[in-house]
Amino acid sequence: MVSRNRSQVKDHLGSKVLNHPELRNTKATEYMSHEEKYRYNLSRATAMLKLIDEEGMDVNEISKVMSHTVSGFTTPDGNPLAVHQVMFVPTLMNQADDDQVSRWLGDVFNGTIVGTYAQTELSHGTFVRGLRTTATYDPASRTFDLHTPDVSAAKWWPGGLGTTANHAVVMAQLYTDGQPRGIHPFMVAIRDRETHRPLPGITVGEIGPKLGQNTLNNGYLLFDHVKVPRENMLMRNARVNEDGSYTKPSHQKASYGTMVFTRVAIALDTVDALQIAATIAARYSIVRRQGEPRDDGQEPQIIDYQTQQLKVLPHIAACYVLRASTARLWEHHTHVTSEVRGGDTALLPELHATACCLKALVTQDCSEAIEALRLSCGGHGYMTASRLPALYAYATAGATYEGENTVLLLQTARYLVKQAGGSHAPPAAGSAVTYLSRPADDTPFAVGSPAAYVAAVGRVARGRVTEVAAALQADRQTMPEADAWNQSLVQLVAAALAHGRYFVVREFAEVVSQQSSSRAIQQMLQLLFSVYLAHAVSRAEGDFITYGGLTPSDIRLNRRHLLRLLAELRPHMIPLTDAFDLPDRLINSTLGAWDGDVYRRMFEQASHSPLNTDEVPASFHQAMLRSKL
Ligand SMILES: CCCCCCCCCC/C=C\CCCCC/C=C/C(=O)SCCNC(=O)CCNC(=O)[C@H](O)C(C)(C)COP(=O)(O)OP(=O)(O)OC[C@H]1O[C@@H](n2cnc3c(N)ncnc32)[C@H](O)[C@@H]1OP(=O)(O)O
Ligand SMILES: Cc1cc2nc3c(=O)[nH]c(=O)nc-3n(C[C@H](O)[C@H](O)[C@H](O)COP(=O)(O)OP(=O)(O)OC[C@H]3O[C@@H](n4cnc5c(N)ncnc54)[C@H](O)[C@@H]3O)c2cc1C
Repeated sequence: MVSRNRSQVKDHLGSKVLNHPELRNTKATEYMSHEEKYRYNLSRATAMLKLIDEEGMDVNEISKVMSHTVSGFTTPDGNPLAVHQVMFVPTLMNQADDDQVSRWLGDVFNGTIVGTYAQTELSHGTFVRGLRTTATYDPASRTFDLHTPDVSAAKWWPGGLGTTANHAVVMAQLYTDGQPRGIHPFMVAIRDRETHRPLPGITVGEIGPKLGQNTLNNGYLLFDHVKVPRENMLMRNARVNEDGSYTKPSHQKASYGTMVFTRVAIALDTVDALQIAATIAARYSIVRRQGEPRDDGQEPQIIDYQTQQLKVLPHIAACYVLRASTARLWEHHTHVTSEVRGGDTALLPELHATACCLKALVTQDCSEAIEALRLSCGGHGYMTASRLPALYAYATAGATYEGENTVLLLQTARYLVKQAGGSHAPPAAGSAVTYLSRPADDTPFAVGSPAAYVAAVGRVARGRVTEVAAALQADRQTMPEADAWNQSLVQLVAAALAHGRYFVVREFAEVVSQQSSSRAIQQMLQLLFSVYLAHAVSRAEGDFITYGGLTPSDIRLNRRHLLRLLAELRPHMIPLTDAFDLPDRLINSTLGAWDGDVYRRMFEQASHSPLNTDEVPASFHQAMLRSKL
């Protein structure tokens, strides 16, 4: 495919997806059974995979079509092949050696091998070193014995495992020569390629209903001494030789690479979910009129209430700001991955720290924002057909999977306090943490100056990190490390989030500072940035007084400033959400269609309720008779 700019790629791929013969006709899934939903979503996910294959898409293009998975169009109830696409294939590409890649990839691309990423167990998700599935090497048979010691070590959660995948990358504790070698990835056949029945020694199934994404097809998996050939340990990083001798990886956490990639992908993707929710709420907020009629005789559009502006508009600004930083993280990840493949792991610690805190910040902000946007649609936002509940369920899953957010923020904090204490390798040029070793930016705060806000956000990050680093250091003199760490957990999490916020605003400051061909666009970016900054201060006023150098009077001025900015942004709300370029079929919401014909659509969707088929449903009489009322 020839090189295209971002929006051309989006247009091109968007129309390919929307007009694909196996995708263009959609069905409402609300009243389908669990199995019918699965069949519908799986056939659509398969069509997407075929499309990706036919088009020979690269990773950037795949990321764009995969982003349709959050929409109500492609796989409205969760993509059973998401983990195959986002984790299984990337794990093979990055952790299998060249021989293994050529052995498996043909079958992966022709659809014979469908995989999942099986790491989490019933009793361990966060603490990966604590996983208890074992892979014990036997040099005599040149096989690994894969075993689940008891039910608490059952793999639990992997997406697509339930009934879809026939292979899994299984993360297990490797033993060679009787020695534990840590967690390593193994390619394991779990179902027969022809019959799809579980292979001997394998127990596998689906885990049951969840808050959302019910056709993500999450599963469980147990091994009863399953023999796996030596060649099935993924050997790009660590190796087990035939005689059982073990070669360590070049970086101790090399086998965690897929998690870093997926965190980056989730951060990028969750902003798409926010864009959809913001578009729905914006469109509904101008269609909906309610309240005492004004001078023109009309009831007010709800967006003209100041409170509604506060519920909706900052999240539209956030779509723009978070898109810039997550796109930058994606590019940075591509760069660092190629360095790591070349054997240079110097940039990995900071990539890990940044991916952790951006994944956490974005999923937290987006799920809170989507819930606020849902509430901004009043009762109708509670309807499934508004699509807002599914978007919330999607975003909030991102706060848990691929590393629970608190835990990830603590990883970032660990890196930050080491940087602040000078006990880590000094940051590379262009690092996001150089500010910690420089004097604080003392640009005085001034309402209306984005540069002054950015400096204040930086002072908050710096203040939070240095304060908790000092507290930790002091506690370490008087108590064991684990107790000292635990004593500071809450402040460490706050420090990592403050660092993440600084990263995000610096990235957007750069976007705003770039010359745009259009003055109007530049002014709009400045306005969006001002809204984002003023809102960020209003959400964390205490921090800005404690660390950011703001006075109580600055805080009061900022509150007024924010409300003025919202009024200024309000006339641009619809063009700003139209610019996300989301076709109605992708949004799939009664409240969020482009034409604003909300009430007709709501009635139309109600007509699909099976309880409306007969004037009196048979079930009514049956249930009443049973209860003898
Ligand atoms: C092909 C293209 C596709 C594009 C797609 C784009 C669209 C995307 C659409 C996506 C939509 C939907 C799909 C969703 C699917 C989601 C499915 C979910 C899957 C999962 O959840 S899989 C399971 C994930 N599990 C976790 O994340 C577990 C979290 N825990 C951990 O990661 C670890 O346990 C830990 C990091 C918390 C701790 O590890 P541990 O080994 O104990 O290490 P520590 O002692 O804490 O630290 C030691 C040093 O190691 C450093 N470290 C840790 N991790 C890493 C790492 N990953 N990389 C580099 N370095 C690391 C740490 O910093 C310490 O360093 P120091 O000693 O301080 O120098
Ligand atoms: C929809 C969905 C899809 C998933 N898909 C997959 C998949 O495809 N493959 C896969 O392998 N896994 C998958 N998972 C599992 C997921 O990765 C884990 O659930 C996640 O990593 C969180 O781990 P946990 O469940 O052990 O949470 P826990 O760690 O038990 O979290 C519970 C609480 O304990 C706290 N906590 C835990 N440890 C610490 C600590 N050290 N310090 C402070 N607080 C702590 C957490 O902050 C949290 O508040 C999926 C999960 C979901 C919800």
